[in-house]
Amino acid sequence: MQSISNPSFKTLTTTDPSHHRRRSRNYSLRVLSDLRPSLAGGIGNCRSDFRSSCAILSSKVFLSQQQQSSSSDSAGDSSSVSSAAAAAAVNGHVSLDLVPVPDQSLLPKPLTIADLSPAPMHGSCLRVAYQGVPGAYSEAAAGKAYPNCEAIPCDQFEVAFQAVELWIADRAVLPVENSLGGSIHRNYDLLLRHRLHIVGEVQLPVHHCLLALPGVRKEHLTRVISHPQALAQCELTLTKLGLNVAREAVDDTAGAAEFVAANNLRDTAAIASARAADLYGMQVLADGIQDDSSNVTRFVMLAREPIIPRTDRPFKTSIVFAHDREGTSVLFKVLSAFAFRNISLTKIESRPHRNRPIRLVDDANVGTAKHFEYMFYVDFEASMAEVRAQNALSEIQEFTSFLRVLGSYPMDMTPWAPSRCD
Ligand SMILES: O=C(O)C(=O)C[C@]1(C(=O)O)C=C[C@@H](O)C=C1
Repeated sequence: MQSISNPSFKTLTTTDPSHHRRRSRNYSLRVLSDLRPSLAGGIGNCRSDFRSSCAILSSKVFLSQQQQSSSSDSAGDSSSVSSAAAAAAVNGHVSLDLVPVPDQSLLPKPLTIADLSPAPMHGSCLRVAYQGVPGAYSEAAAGKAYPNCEAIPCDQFEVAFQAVELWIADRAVLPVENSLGGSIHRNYDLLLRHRLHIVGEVQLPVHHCLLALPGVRKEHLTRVISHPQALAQCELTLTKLGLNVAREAVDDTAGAAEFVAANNLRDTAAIASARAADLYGMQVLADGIQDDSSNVTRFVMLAREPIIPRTDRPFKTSIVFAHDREGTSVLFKVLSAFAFRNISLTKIESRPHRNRPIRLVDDANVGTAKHFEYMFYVDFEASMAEVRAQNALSEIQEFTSFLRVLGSYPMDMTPWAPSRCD
């Protein structure tokens, strides 16, 4: 897969003056840093409520101020394609097809950092932030999680987090892992950096299509663009289709379709949903091109407040922890705390410890060793309302230097069935 970093794609989708933005309401522009102090205060209160309701973790459940105030890092999810101008030059000719193209000025445009101002007025409809543009799978996940919600597109994952923190949205729905492509690491890092709570999960069958402008045939294609996860999920099938062309990463699948349509790129295909094809006036060249028919992405729903954990239905709990002791025994002890209580783990993920990425270990006889430091994310099948889960975390707290409950929430029990996602 070829992934070219080029901010011009994002510029096209967010600040192109020719795009008439239709927002559900007007937001005044303010510098984001002005908003931070009030935000930190409000969220601190919610967290302490949750801690007391769980009656555990009273002494250690704090993120360092450094983590909270660390600078915004948008590099992780912002790879992009060549600029519109360059693409047009490569493309070099005008479409002769007279196919009616849907009126895209009616679609909501993604929020950007500049749009984040606090507390707009809103009605009773739940506002749900997602990363991408209309037609993205994240939009479908928002609709599955909250039917009839107002889905708010955001141009970065970070913006979706901030939209909830600043009361522009009530929830964010973000992908965390895919059955073929694996974890979406960026969102694990952001879960730690922000103070939102996981309040639910949805699993969405992801059915990819190869989209091109009307009249374009496979033989005309010199590249395929999409979200890196979508490219990874279709890698083998693209090769089987004889598409040994350049593959380039963009911010989201539907954004890829929009980009091809907006720039009339007749040498470029996008991997996206059938709904994206409808929205951006593209034709479906191939349907169901994911390498596995049961391709599923798991999304989590985030809110400012945690939900009260219950025991009358299956719950999952997500935690993150770090330790400052040497050796592998801490991880073993943490896992044992769950195993002894018959609590199943559904996921474990490690990420670099950003504040302390490396630990030096001095040994007078042997020299100085360097160890990488990690944050460990664990999902387990139990509710924080269950005594066994509370006891497991009390025990884990004994040998970890940092422990935070990201959320205790109902499991998505819908069976994984291959289906169309449009
Ligand atoms: O690009 C999109 O449409 C998204 O919603 C993002 C995303 C992802 O981040 O994994 C979501 C589901 C699919 O796995 C592919 C892409």
